[in-house]
Amino acid sequence: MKSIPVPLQQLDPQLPLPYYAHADDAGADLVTAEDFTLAPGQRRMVPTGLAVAIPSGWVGLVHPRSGLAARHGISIVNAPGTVDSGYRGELKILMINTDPSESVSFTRGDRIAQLVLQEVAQAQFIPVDTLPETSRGVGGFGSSGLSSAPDQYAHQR
Ligand SMILES: O=c1ccn([C@H]2C[C@H](O)[C@@H](COP(=O)(O)OP(=O)(O)OP(=O)(O)O)O2)c(=O)[nH]1
Ligand SMILES: [Mg+2]
Repeated sequence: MKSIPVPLQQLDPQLPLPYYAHADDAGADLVTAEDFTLAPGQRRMVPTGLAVAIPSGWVGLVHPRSGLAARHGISIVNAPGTVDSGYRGELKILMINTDPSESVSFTRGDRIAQLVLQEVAQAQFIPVDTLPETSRGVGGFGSSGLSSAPDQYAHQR
């Protein structure tokens, strides 16, 4: 896998560095710098004790952890959060408890989200009168239906 250096400032040196649980994982786990409890429906801006310098041409995406989502309904309000390469502030995570009845508690050091690095390009927006034609056209928002997919090779027979 491609690997790039990311300068990182430990604002809270007792906390572990972001951590890839397995060799080929896309996301490095981020931990909470504080204890907190989320009541049903509650959201909270959670500090990570970290500041990073994402390289120019890359973005940091803050994704939820699926285990917390499956077990407790815990997610991230703005998932995936966008960490711009120019951002030098503390990485914060907008956690939310979507469970209708159970509160969920976290202890400082618990892994609450994961940071995925991706290469990005900026668009040069070019106003035009008409856009290039496609088979999809303006169809969207469920236009292709729900039932099993049509035979995608039918047109080749
Ligand atoms: O989950 C997140 C999302 C963003 N940020 C930081 C890094 C990012 O570069 C900055 C701004 O984020 P974004 O552009 O999503 O927020 P905005 O509401 O557009 O604020 P701004 O006007 O500062 O861009 O906040 C985080 O720490 N965590
Ligand atoms: Mg912004």
